[in-house]
Amino acid sequence: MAEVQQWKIAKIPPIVQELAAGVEEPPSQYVVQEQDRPAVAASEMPEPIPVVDLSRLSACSSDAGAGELAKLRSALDNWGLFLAVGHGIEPSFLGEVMKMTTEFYALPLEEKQKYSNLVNGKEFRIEGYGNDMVVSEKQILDWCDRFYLIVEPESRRVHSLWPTQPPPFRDVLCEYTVRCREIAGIVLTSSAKLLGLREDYFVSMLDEYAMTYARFNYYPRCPRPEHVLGLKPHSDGSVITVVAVDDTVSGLQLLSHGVWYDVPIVPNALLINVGDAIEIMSNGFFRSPVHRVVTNSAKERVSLAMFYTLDPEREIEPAPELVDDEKRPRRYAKTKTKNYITGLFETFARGTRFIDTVKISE
Ligand SMILES: O=C(O)CCC(=O)C(=O)O
Ligand SMILES: [Fe+2]
Repeated sequence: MAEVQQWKIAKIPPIVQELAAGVEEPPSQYVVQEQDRPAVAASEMPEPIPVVDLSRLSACSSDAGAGELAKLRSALDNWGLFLAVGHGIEPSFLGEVMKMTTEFYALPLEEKQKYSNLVNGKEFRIEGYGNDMVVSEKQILDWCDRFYLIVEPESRRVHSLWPTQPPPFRDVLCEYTVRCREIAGIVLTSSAKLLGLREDYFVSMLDEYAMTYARFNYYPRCPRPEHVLGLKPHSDGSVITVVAVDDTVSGLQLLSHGVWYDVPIVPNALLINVGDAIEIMSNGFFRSPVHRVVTNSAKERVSLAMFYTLDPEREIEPAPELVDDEKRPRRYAKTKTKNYITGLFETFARGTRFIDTVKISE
């Protein structure tokens, strides 16, 4: 059994879903500083986030494929994310995935606590159900609960943490994992092409030791949405992330040139963003987008993010093909994936970005 990182925590945060059911004002530990508060309306986008059809992307030798690849380039150059359609997952199955997420959170607290992310009730580990890792008394907490599971490789699944309720959960998650991996493969093949790398450059790194984490997010209604954040600004530590979002309520926002924009809802589309690992491997040609989630007072929201990360023992570093000592020197130091992920959780709790600690230059 591989070692599992655990952290001593400063305090045990409440489950926000329980808290939200009984308060009229968010407690002070959720209230963000004045300058970090979300505006009621986000700015209008200077240009829409591209919607990329993955079925066309895979037909890359055709004209349609070339056009779609150009859209992907524009999405990754300008935003670091895009909305994917033609991804092959039927709307009814995507509906099941969202339904089981909602149903999991609707279970009684004692049922969910069986999968707690606290070991012996006091040490934090990444996997499991719960809340923020609290590293300091002053930490501002996110208005959300989350449930992390390692879904790949299969040998790393901790079956005791896989819920037995709602009944379809395990089978649906297994199937969804297979489907999402195909999607990740298509996007990573095209991304390598855009960078002038061997087509399988990234895909071959997602080998049998590479870890995929599923994170189920639950954002309860908040009586004061303008005072809290569902999820604080961050970038993902993954190579890429595939997110299924609630298509009845928005909340995800993206930072670009200092301005926050709402990511629109496109029914049955998946949201795909590049993560820090690809920013580093691309030597900064692709940027991992900073995003956050805002809440609302009318409706709860759920999402499911699948984070594709490398073998924990593998180094993350710029592809040698994209480093040129004269024209484009190496911009990031190398870090072992497991250290990157550990560091990411610690910096996330502090509200900073781990990628800044490995940057050599802008
Ligand atoms: O809930 C969302 O839309 C995004 C979630 C997210 O950014 C994450 O889980 O890292
Ligand atoms: Fe994220």
